[in-house]
Amino acid sequence: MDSISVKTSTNEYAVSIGPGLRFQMERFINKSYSKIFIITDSNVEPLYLPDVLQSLEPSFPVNYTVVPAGESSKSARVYFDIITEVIQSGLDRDSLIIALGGGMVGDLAGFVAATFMRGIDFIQMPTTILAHDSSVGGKVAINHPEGKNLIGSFYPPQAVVYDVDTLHTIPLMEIRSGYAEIVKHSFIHDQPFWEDIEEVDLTKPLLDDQLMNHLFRGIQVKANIVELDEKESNIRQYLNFGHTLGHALESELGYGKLTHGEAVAIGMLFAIKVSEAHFHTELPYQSLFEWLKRNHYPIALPPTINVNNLINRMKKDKKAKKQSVQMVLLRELGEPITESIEDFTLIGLLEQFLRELVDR
Ligand SMILES: NC(=O)c1ccc[n+]([C@@H]2O[C@H](COP(=O)([O-])OP(=O)(O)OC[C@H]3O[C@@H](n4cnc5c(N)ncnc54)[C@H](O)[C@@H]3O)[C@@H](O)[C@H]2O)c1
Ligand SMILES: O=C(O)C(=O)C[C@@H](O)[C@H](O)[C@H](O)COP(=O)(O)O
Ligand SMILES: [Zn+2]
Repeated sequence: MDSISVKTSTNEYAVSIGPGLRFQMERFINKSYSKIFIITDSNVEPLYLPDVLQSLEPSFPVNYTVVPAGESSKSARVYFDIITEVIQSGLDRDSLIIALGGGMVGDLAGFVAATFMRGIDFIQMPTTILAHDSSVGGKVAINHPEGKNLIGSFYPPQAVVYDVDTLHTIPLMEIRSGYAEIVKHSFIHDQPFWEDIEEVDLTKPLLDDQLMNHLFRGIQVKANIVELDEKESNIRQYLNFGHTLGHALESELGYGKLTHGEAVAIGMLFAIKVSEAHFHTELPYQSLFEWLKRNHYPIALPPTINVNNLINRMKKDKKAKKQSVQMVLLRELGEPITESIEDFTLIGLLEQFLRELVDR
């Protein structure tokens, strides 16, 4: 087992990564909790919940709830229903919540933990590649129809327990989605990381060592940034590379139509185009585009997609200031910077970008 420590000015926790960790949960729980409540989804439940229950039940009273798989469960209604179950299960301030699943479950369960009785402990047990990102850093949230993650908090977990054996069952679409966030970590970090990822062929079975290496480096990039700016006052915004358009696409198309990573992949392409225009520079747009194509990312968008709607949604992004869209751009690969982009410029670049995607 490997471990990465995340240490901010207010807290510290370990991200433990290795095979079979779901069978050893007692190692990671060092308080005598009154009760444990596991939140998982309908795909993960049959695969991994029995193992986690078996490893906890000798030592703790455990209850659980299962939400429907999919982004639409990251909603106010599902959140409220879980809070009701948590109350009825008799949880108190000495109880623990465990998020067992991908980023959807992690964000939702984390928000339940952050708000129930003004906050109780929680542990992230990520089960997707994407969740190497979502389980670290303490952003927890639910969606609003108007925008992604608009209701949320910064609420770090007590621990992240990443049993990488669970990754063997994720479907190809989710492998792609998760790799988009690894690509993001590489683009904001440095060229050698991107060059390594460029070698990956997601259409073939993943090589365990290679995946572990990429997950580890991705987590390290994220942890280093979060340690310096947990509440996103400045450099944490770089982790949002590709998300300004990505999130707008997710809410505009309807949550779940594109996976988060698919939307971020398109958002990164656009952010690179904007960077090239803004800084009069050339970035590896083409190599990213070709890698995404080779790996069957759905890059085409419906021709009916409305540029003004997307821009209005980008103005509801959490980085926006006084109705002005802020995007994370790259001066060079590995040199992110947040810039304000005028509406006029944005409309022109987005129209051109969408036209080019349709033409290709
Ligand atoms: N908090 C953060 O910092 C942060 C970072 C990135 C993304 N996110 C959020 O994370 C969410 C996306 O996370 P995700 O891509 O993990 O989606 P997800 O949790 O919806 O999981 C994707 C799919 O894979 C299934 N699944 C999960 N683990 C599995 C396994 N081991 N085997 C088989 N199937 C499995 C799920 O049931 C689901 O159908 C989005 O809501 C996004 O906004 C948050
Ligand atoms: O951790 C961060 O900070 C990120 O921006 C990571 C993103 O991958 C993630 O999707 C996050 O949930 C986006 O945050 P938001 O503040 O734009 O909702
Ligand atoms: Zn993301």
